[in-house]
Amino acid sequence: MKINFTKYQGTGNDFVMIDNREGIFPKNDTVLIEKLCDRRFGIGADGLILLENDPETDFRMVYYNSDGNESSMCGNGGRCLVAFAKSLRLIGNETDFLATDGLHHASILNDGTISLQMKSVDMVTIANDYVFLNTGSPHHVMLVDDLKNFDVKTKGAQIRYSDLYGKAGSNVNFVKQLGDNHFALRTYERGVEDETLSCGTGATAVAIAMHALGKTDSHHIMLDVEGGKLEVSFVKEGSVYQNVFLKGPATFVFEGEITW
Ligand SMILES: N[C@@H](CCC[C@H](N)C(=O)O)C(=O)O
Repeated sequence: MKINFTKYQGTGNDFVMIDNREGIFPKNDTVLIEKLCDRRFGIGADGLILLENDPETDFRMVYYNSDGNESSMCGNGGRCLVAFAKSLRLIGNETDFLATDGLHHASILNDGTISLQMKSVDMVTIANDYVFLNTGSPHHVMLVDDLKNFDVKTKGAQIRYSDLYGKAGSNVNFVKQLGDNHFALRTYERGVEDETLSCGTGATAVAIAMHALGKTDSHHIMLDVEGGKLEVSFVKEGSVYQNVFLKGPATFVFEGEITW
């Protein structure tokens, strides 16, 4: 069997995109998906995303981590999928699509960046030395002194596999404050089991966590990730963070054909 793929990246978080509107991709073939994401034996990516038909919205997003398993929401992947849908002429500059965590609205802005509405967050757990919240995917957030030299892979894996998060695990974000509304973060992603250059749900989690901790009063947060810059904005109504938007670039890398 053969199918076309396109690779996109958003601030260095990279994805294999497949138009599966005809349903021919073997969705349960974990080994194939892991191999396609492998950086030596495959195309190389942090995840694989299927674009599928949805009766109520423009399309449906199905996300797999590079370990081959279907997972929860991917913010950078969602932004890249919007760029992919535009290239397929499926959408104009505005779209509504369905992902595992519900409905998402997105806009392609004049400068080509993509603004993606993320789910509202109604629960933020503040512990002694970390914050936990779910922005479509689960995120552990903690401030560290020396972010540049921090061992993200070792410490991230320890927390991801700790009793705190059980079998499901969590993504883990390490943060440094750079200014009033400006933070740098590095993320360990579950399902990749390594640091990635960026994580959109992670950047969203950091922005909300820093607001919840009182580190910023701003509702518009600038985030430096290893692969570039993201912006997160939100409104807080009572204890709920809503109208949450993640903004940043989503870039075509290359395309080709998969045979299996
Ligand atoms: N890179 C993603 C997050 C992908 C999901 C995550 N690895 C998980 O399984 O929870 C993003 O940009 O949000």
